[in-house]
Amino acid sequence: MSEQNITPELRRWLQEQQRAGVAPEQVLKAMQSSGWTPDVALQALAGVFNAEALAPLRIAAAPAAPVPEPALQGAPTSLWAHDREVKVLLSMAAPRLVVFGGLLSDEECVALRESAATRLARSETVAVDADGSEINTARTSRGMFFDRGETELCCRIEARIAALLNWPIENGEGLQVLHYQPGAEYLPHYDYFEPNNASSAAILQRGGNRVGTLVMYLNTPLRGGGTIFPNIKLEVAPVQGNAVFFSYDRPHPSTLTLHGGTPVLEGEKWVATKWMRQGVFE
Ligand SMILES: O=C(O)CCC(=O)C(=O)O
Ligand SMILES: [Fe+2]
Repeated sequence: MSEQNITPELRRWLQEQQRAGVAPEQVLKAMQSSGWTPDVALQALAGVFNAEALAPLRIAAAPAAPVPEPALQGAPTSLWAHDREVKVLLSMAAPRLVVFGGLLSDEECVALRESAATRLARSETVAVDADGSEINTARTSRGMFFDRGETELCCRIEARIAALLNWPIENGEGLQVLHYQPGAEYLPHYDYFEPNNASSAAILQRGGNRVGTLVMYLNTPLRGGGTIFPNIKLEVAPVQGNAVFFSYDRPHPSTLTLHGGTPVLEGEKWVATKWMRQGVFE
């Protein structure tokens, strides 16, 4: 299609779809498969469907944001990251996900657990409508945040992650440590902030949205406690020193980054999570 005009005929067709109860994403799909570009199609849809219904479609159609990414061209089996050789155990495209081996030494895992232990509190997740955060039953672990650069160990790990994922240290949040007891879990969720939620505006001021997550295992639970990705039916085994990385180039389920921590069946589970923002996180 050389020219894309929103003709009266197209408008009539859109109104028919809307009256017939066809979901806007179906209408968008139909328009795209007959050659309409997403931005013109969305413009046409905006004349007929309400803004609220179109908001998620706009996010899905937005250009991809730059994301952290390890240098895996040439399929290396390990990568040198700042001060340590890290193994590449698995890499997939959709979702963009990489499992690393030996990202942290045993000594580093022990030291992180010990320095976090005295500061643990029941984990909080972001509330949907208020502008604070609230205790959430979806997450039954206890957790704490280090400030970025808070300790020599934090600095070393942050520098290693920045080199591994080619993402500025300044764009990272401080390390978060979570402790799960038997039975504790983290139900499937997305790590990005919903741009359309009232509570997100203040959070997004500080470095923009999250675009990547690195979950590092600080111990090996006796049983259970894997990290699951329900969209692709993947479960990453929680092995001390290993880590799972995934990125999301837009805050949308199409990134397939829905994930959670399965219940710990025996023993306990410790993880450190590093979240990466689009911009500088101060
Ligand atoms: O504990 C896990 O395996 C997942 C942790 C997680 O999803 C997070 O910290 O956002
Ligand atoms: Fe998460």
